[in-house]
Amino acid sequence: MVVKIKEGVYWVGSVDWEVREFHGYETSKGSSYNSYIIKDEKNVLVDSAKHYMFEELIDGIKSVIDPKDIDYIVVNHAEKDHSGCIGKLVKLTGAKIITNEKGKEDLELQFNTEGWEFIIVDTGDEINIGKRTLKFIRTPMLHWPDNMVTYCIEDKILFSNDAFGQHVATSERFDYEVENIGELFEDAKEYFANILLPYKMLIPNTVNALKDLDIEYICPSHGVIWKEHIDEILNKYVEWSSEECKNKAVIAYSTMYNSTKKIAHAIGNGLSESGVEVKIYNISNTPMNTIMREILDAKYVLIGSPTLNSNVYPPVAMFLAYMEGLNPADGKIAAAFGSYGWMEIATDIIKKSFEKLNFKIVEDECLKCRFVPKEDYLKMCYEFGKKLSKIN
Ligand SMILES: Cc1cc2nc3c(=O)[nH]c(=O)nc-3n(C[C@H](O)[C@H](O)[C@H](O)COP(=O)(O)O)c2cc1C
Repeated sequence: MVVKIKEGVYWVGSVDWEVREFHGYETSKGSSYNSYIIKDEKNVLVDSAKHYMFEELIDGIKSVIDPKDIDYIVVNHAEKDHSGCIGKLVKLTGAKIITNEKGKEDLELQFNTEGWEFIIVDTGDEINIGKRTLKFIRTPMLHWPDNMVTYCIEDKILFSNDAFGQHVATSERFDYEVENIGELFEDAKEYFANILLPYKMLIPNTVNALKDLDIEYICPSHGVIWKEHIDEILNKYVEWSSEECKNKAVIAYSTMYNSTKKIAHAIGNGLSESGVEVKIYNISNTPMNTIMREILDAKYVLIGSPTLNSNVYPPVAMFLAYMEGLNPADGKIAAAFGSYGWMEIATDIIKKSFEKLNFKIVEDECLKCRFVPKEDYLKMCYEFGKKLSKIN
């Protein structure tokens, strides 16, 4: 497939309607691997795709240029979803690879790069390709050490790689074609919360540096191209990296026989009656990335688990590991709850995760329930929800 962005600049990506998993990110909407061709005196391919998309990528390239005429392949990021076709492409085109020192190292550690020719760039470096000049800016740890972005000065296009992406497979290529722009921002938020969040402290400076560029298009490596909402998506990245949160509670639990579920709902009712926006999820049937999207800007995080074999329930353990790695903002108000039979363990394990994340833990007698919570017990949970809403 090919879509013209500007004269001489084309999207030649591949849409992956079927993909459902990316390193723990369950993408119910699929994704795309966005590659771009810049036709000039030197022809450039910006990023590639997963290895199994090679044929599709080549078909797209062929509709604008003979692949053998590609002079440079920019590798903004060496992860295999963008570099999986590079080996075959180098063989076919003989193109030189433009990347940074870290990108070269990461390519060499993942592929047989014998015979590949590299041009190494760093922040501020420029390469003239004819009528155009490409400028490179390192964005380390967004989300790997090698990440960089490529800015085409004359066309005012930022090829941002993973930054500003979304895991969605669409037939629309530009934000202005998307009917539900609110949903697109939710997709971008989910992507941010699950891929970029661990390094949120680096984002405001990086985004502010990008704001100095005159940008007409942001072309990410996944999802839809930003054209009409450039300031909004840049500002959202700064907002999502901040400690700011909404008067919102995320209650995520798992259960074997529904006791923990009952506690979750009773606390949720107390919170929502007090004006807090409440989102309740069963961890066992909700993608972890959906829950993380909501935790991103939530003031309250409540996690519940029954005790199973002197441990936390496995789906909850998996979620805790995932959440700890993503490292949401410090200071969220947190509570651990759950049902048990004879020796309560699960809430202590959950609280250890909260401690690692610098969440403020709130305790209450209703948070550990022996077997099935009865009516008056659930009333205590409801009252706890109300009390929690007053805590700042
Ligand atoms: C296989 C199994 C193992 C269990 N292990 C423990 C345990 O080690 N400690 C404990 O206090 N309760 C244990 N329980 C009891 C449960 O924690 C208890 O039934 C609880 O109410 C279940 O909560 P739920 O309805 O939210 O699943 C176990 C239950 C099952 C079925």
